[in-house]
Amino acid sequence: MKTFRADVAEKVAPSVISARGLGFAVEGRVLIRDVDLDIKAGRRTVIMGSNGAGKSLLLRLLHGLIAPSSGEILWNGRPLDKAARRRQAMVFQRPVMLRRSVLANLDFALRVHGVHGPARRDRERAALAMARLEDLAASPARTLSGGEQQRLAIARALACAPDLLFLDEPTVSLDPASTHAVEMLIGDAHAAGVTTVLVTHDRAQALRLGDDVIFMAGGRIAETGPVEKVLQNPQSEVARAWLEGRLHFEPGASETK
Ligand SMILES: Nc1ncnc2c1ncn2[C@@H]1O[C@H](COP(=O)(O)OP(=O)(O)OP(=O)(O)O)[C@@H](O)[C@H]1O
Repeated sequence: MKTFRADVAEKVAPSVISARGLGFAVEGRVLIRDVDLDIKAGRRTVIMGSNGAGKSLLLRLLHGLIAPSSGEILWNGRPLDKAARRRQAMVFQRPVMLRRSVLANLDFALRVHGVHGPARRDRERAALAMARLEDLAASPARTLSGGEQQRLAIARALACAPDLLFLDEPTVSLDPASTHAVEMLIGDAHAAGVTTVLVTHDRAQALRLGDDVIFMAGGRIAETGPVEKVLQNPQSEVARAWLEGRLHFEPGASETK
């Protein structure tokens, strides 16, 4: 049970990232609409919803990989710009590895982030240790197993010391042991103060790695709230149907303007 003070502190905590009236359309097809959200610094947010609900698109918008058609994204209260994007990192479902060694993948990311000299070596060593990949440092990254690559992708992202880490279904193709290892890394990131935003279809994972949930349907936010509360007692019909494994037709994403 949270104290009154903790509850109030949480409500007034600054938002690291916010969206206001966010929309995204392609060729007249509205894929994201009317999204308002506030993600507080240090919180763990999970995004859930059916296939095609707009979860990945929302992450890509928030990370600045695609430009919104309407609305705005604020980073610490100011419009999201290039400098702000450098304070964020994103890990995808399928790790994106350069055709180089494990160490060279870390080295490249850190160089791009302007980390040089002994500090870069230190961060590379720390990242290898964090991902438990010291013995594979010289191996071509693309020959690593899926679980090893995902550990490397997360350690590489964290080596750049982001304030916020987006993760788009990072364990979807991993076995339980690899999933556990990846979840531990995400937990370490959070313990180090990184705000996390994770897309997952896995209810148990959402409970393990989330404080708050954003439930999406048809390109909109259908429901938000503390993850335990929403998963145990969803208020929206679409979230209830999805969580109960029932089919639910949600108009929205396929509507045209
Ligand atoms: N660049 C694009 N051009 C056109 N349509 C797109 C584009 N990107 C995504 N879409 C469509 O937008 C909708 C939402 O896609 P998105 O990938 O965000 O879904 P999702 O909720 O992440 O689904 P999943 O759980 O299957 O990964 C889908 O109907 C998809 O086909």
